[in-house]
Order: sequence, then C-alpha cells, then structure tokens
Amino acid sequence: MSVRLAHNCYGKHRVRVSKVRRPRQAPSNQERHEFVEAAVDVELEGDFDAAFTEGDNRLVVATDTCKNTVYALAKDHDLETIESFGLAVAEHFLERYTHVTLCRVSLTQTVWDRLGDSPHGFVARDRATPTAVVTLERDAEPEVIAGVAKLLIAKTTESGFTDFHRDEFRTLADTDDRILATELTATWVYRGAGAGSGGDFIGNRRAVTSALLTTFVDHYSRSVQETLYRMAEAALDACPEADEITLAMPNKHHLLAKVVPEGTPNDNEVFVVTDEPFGYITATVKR
Ligand SMILES: O=c1[nH]c(=O)c2[nH]c(=O)[nH]c2[nH]1
Repeated sequence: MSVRLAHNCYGKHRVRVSKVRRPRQAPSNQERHEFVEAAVDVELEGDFDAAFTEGDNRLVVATDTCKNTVYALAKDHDLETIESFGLAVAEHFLERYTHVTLCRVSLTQTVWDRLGDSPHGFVARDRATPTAVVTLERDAEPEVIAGVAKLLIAKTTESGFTDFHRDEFRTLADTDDRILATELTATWVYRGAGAGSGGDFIGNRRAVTSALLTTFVDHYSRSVQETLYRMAEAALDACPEADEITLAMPNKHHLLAKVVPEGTPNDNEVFVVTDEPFGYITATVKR
C-alpha cells in the first residue's frame, strides 16, 4: 500500500509554569510579590518528515527541550500577559531553529488576584463554589452543612517545611521558603437553632470565608497541617453557630524549576506547577 505523510506536528503540552515577581527588598515577607501562572502548549512544524518516515531524529528538537525552553524564557520574561509570553516563546523557536517553519503556542492562565492586602497572598479568580448539604430527619434537629469548594489560594513566601521525619526513604530537603498553594475545601456544620430557617447563613459564610483567608496569610506556615488547624480554629471563632469544621487542603506543589543553561540562577522565581501526585491534608476541628 502506498501512503504518504500528509501532515505532522509535535511539541510539549501542559507545560505548567508559575512565576513570582519579586521587587527584592529585604525582608522577604514584606516584599510585595506578583504571582502569575500559565499552562503552555508548544507545537512545532517544519522539516520533521524524516523522523516520522525514516526514524531519523537529527532535526528533532526534543519535546523535553521545548519544556525546558518555556522555563528558561520565563526566567527573563515578566509574564505580564500570556499573549506576550506566547510571542516570546514562538519567536525563540523560529529564530533558534531554522528548520522550524511554524510554532504554535497555546496558553491558558490561572488568574491570581491579591488576597486582601497581603503582599504575598493570592486567590484564584472565579473558581470557588459555595456548597450546602441539608438533612432533615423526622423528630430531630435540622443539620445544615455549609461549605466552599475549589477555593484556590497561594502564598509566595512565609511557608516552609523542615525537620520532618528522617529515614532512608526521605529525599525531600528542608525548605524555609516555598510557595504554599492549595485548593481548599471547607465544610462547617450548623445544628439546632443555627441550622433553622432563621440562621444567618450569609453572614456566617462571609465570616468563615474571611477567617479562613485571613488566617492563611497571617502567619509563617511550618506545614499545611499547622496552617489548616489555625484556619479551622479561626473559622470556628468567627462563627459561633458552627460547631465543627472540616478542611481539606491538597498541597498543589510549585517546585523550583531548573532553568537552562545549567547554572542559571533561579532565586525562587520560576516554578514547575505539578498536578500529581499531590499531598493531601485534611482534618476536622470541633469545639
Ligand atoms: O506542609 C507539608 N506537609 C507535609 O506533610 C508534606 N510532605 C511533603 O512532602 N511536603 C509537605 N508539606
């Protein structure tokens, strides 16, 4: 059978990058950071037929190299807009590799808004979902479990993780300055009078959410566990009608990127955003 290669294209998808723009004033917990995040797809077309038809890789720029390039360019680019960063990436590929005829860069942005007036706290725009589960049993008090899901929050400093258990399976190094990002799910339980139709669900939701967010950024976090507990405590404090709260805080890792060429400094600026595997921390706190 006679066939021919009609079209081809290859590259790397979902290169997830975040960048902390730091004005570099000491101390770090008073710097006013900007935090930006994008997922980048890079696709190349050009003189690549032989890779498909002959197994000849000599002109193939590895997709791994495409990924490295995104992190390397993020180091020098301010990532002000995904359009301008996309252009910088596409221009790089056309300039560097003369056998590339087309570079398509598709980007999606996670938009981080400042969390209150915190210099390093951020909340992802338009994601949080209010939730409620109402249970009425005959001859029993009503129970209302209110909550919020998908509340994506991050702090770009004031978080570390040190002194955790040592054994031959441990490879993670201690760090005293990392990004802490989580997609918070919170559920709090009203019983009895607070769960009745006269309950101030609006005011309580506002108070709980505000306590959770304020507490997330108001201290140096020694672990997700510690921060979770403090947030839960503050939420119960802010909402006397709730008698327990459950928080789940997956650790959405932003890992320091290795920026090429080897030896290029990356002083907590450019990060690899990973989805899986992720740490998962949950607890229920009661009065
Ligand atoms: O805050 C954290 N808690 C952990 O239990 C943990 N485990 C880990 O690898 N990183 C972290 N971070």
